[in-house]
Amino acid sequence: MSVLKSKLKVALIQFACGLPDKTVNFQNCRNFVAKAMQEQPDTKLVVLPECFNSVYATSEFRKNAEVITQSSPSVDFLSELAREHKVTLVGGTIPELEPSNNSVYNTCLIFDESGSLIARHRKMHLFDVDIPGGITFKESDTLTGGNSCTTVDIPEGKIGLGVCYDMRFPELATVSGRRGAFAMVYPSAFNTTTGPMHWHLLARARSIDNELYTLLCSPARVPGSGYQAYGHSLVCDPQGNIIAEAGEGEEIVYAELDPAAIDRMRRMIPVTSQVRFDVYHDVSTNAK
Ligand SMILES: NC(=O)CCC(=O)C(=O)O
Repeated sequence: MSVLKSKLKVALIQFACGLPDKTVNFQNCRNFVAKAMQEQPDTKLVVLPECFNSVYATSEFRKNAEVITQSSPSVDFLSELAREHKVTLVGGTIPELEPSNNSVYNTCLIFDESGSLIARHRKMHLFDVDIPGGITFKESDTLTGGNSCTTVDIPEGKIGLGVCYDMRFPELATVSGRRGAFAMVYPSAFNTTTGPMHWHLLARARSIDNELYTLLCSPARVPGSGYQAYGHSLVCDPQGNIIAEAGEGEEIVYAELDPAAIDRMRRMIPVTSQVRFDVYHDVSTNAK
């Protein structure tokens, strides 16, 4: 039995999110998802970008953060969206305020087709970089990193979650692959410095490492905005081929995931069964 139980149609919603007004982002998001469902009514998995309803900037995270309860605006919105269209919804990310320690996380919420919140992934690896002539960004100025790998069961099988910079850390995807995921899903927001360097390579690497699908969903690029998102939302198959990709502007990426593509790859080059987890202890034990 394949890790993917049946063919699965997915839609990645690359829209111009991250405007200062949350309600405008909600409305634009709602319109795009409705368009996707009209164009591809068989879609069963919808993915939104990182920071889908607020500005992606360290100065903004705390201001826009929500405590996750049934009545928080983003939970209410995403739940309703998933229920209305009867889809599994990987709801991009939002800044999440954790009242127990007053920390803010960059959090992805996942809803099933009845609108129930079935999982949350807190971005584990914070985007702290300083690239001369390129970009300087320090998420850890205001965000805290999550501490767990997230996989979630949906009707077609299991998906693994990561948020943007998380995709640079192969171990996270490997954990999900090992748990039986058929896809890694990364709500993301690369930029015009690191996007051209590594976006496609990372998607292809994660797919080939684990012989599964990789889905990257970015915001559309908004000329003149503070953070220039790379765009290029894409779906990469288990062989490392990019089978669907957006440009830089607003666009919906559609693809059909096929169990046969996973099974064929795993038969031809069986790395998922040849892998030597019995000898890699140093990876997690920090051995000298
Ligand atoms: N939002 C992010 O985590 C950006 C990550 C990124 O651009 C990268 O190069 O990694």
